[in-house]
Amino acid sequence: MAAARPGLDASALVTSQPIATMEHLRLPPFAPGLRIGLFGGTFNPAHDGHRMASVTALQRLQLDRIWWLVTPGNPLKNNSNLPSLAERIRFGRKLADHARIHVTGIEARLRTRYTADTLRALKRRCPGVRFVWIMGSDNLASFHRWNEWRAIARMMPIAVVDRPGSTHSAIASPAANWMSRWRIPESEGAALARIHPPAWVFLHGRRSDLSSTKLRRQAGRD
Ligand SMILES: Nc1ncnc2c1ncn2[C@@H]1O[C@H](COP(=O)(O)OP(=O)(O)OP(=O)(O)O)[C@@H](O)[C@H]1O
Ligand SMILES: O=C(O)c1ccc[n+]([C@@H]2O[C@H](COP(=O)([O-])O)[C@@H](O)[C@H]2O)c1
Repeated sequence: MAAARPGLDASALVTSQPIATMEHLRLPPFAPGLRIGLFGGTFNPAHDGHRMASVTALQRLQLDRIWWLVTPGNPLKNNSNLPSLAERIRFGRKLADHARIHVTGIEARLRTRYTADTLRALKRRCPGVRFVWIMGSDNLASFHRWNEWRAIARMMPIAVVDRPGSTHSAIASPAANWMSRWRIPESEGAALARIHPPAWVFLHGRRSDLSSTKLRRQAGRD
């Protein structure tokens, strides 16, 4: 795990402002070289699979922290029955309960929906920060359907966390194929945040077969 760096706790801004009043995203200057993982998701609801994937990424990539970017609504999903952003963030914070995992509504503040727009805006606002985009392997399998997915791969390094049920479809996917020449070995994951993109790694670790779909079904919500 990377050493904690003093004076860098921007988490108050990132995590605790009331969602309704967040007109603009004001981020304080971060120390150059700070390593932040960006883990986007619907989190409807957050579950232990999200936490496990985050801890794997924190440790293996030696990140200083991870921001969960709770989306106002995945542009490829039907969002008609989505609980409010505030509710999903509130539950996410309870679930994550980890000093280095910051559960945020940054995309609502930036007024971005598409990941490429979010990443562009964050890079502009946080020069010097070494961001890494993190996603489960199911998302790599369908990454080629995302808006500007090649631009995302060129914008920041990517870590894919293995998830039951999608290991093979992810590796055989059009995006994995296109990105294959930039894949780095898992043993070099700690260097990923420093590598000029495109660069990506496939992380295998403890796996959870939890999903929000399963939890919604159990709760009779789907
Ligand atoms: N069990 C898991 N292991 C690894 N990654 C996961 C796991 N569950 C979710 N993720 C990843 O977390 C991110 C956010 O996922 P999301 O909030 O959509 O959860 P989900 O369980 O996939 O939801 P749903 O079942 O509604 O599709 C995605 O990158 C997804 O791949
Ligand atoms: O930008 C896109 O085209 C795009 C398409 C699908 C998903 N995403 C992002 O992928 C992340 C995971 O989404 P989800 O719904 O699987 O949790 C979340 O941050 C979404 O905004 C982004």
